[in-house]
Amino acid sequence: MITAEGLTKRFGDKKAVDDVSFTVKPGSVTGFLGPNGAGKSTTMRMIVGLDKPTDGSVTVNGQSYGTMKAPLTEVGVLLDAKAVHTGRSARDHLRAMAATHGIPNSRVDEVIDLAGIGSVARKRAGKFSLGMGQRLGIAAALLGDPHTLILDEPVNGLDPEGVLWVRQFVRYAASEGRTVLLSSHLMSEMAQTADHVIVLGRGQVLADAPLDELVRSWTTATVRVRTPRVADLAVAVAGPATEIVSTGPESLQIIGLDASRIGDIAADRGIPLHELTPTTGSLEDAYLALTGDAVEYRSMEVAA
Ligand SMILES: Nc1ncnc2c1ncn2[C@@H]1O[C@H](COP(=O)(O)OP(=O)(O)OP(=O)(O)O)[C@@H](O)[C@H]1O
Repeated sequence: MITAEGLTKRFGDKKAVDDVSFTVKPGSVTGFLGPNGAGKSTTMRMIVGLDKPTDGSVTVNGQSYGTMKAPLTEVGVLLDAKAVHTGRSARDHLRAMAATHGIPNSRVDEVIDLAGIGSVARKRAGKFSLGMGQRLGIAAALLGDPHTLILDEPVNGLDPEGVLWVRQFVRYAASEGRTVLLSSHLMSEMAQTADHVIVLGRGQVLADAPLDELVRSWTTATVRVRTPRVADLAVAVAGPATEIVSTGPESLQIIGLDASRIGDIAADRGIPLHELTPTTGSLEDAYLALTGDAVEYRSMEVAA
């Protein structure tokens, strides 16, 4: 369990993290989301003692990272995959880390295989591609078989096989009862990986909820209907709480009525339906709606 209470970090005038409180529970994958500069990395750095909070506190299983006797066996961290001693081979880098904790070399070989870097383990880490560096960073995080994993953008630069591996790995780790906090800007990936999400914006918590609840709260459920009698159906379902959008000569999007009710109304009037599909919004839709006002670095719109 990771517990942040009133966690605050100021860099000069800038409050990068502003009175943030949350708990990250074991047994599930918690996604950490937010626009560029929202404070995710700074929060993660404070969890593992790389940045000192200006105010507040953060603990992992009740202990602050700095007081842990063997941190590698408690918390696996991937923060900056490029922060590797470039002259050493990947294997030597991991062996050097392992030696600080009395972790046997056999475990080094295990994590090398787990992360899929066996064929390059004797190469200098400085020559690694972004994706290979990322895999090495993940191997390092797993070295001490920790109960808690903190992974900042772990799929950044990974090929599709690597992305799938990370997803399956963190899901498995959570199923074993581990605590997993994971940041990513890839919403489709996050939607498949996380059970719970914490969204930061301008250093503050904008949402802290189960993923499906967040999507339900921040998107609109609609029903896509196809019928040769669109006009009749539109009249039949019309009401003060119903919004009807024509999406084609034989299709409608209906908001405000669920699919079974629309089906019943159509059946009552003998209107044939060729399609009746409830659609919910995506995590990306929910995220964009939620963070709309908290985006600092907004790109220019591309003309359609
Ligand atoms: N060492 C530092 N000195 C000064 N400002 C910093 C420092 N580290 C972070 N910041 C600032 O703190 C804010 C939060 O940055 P942070 O890297 O935590 O955001 P983030 O949510 O991880 O962003 P991204 O998605 O771009 O990685 C930003 O405005 C950043 O410029």
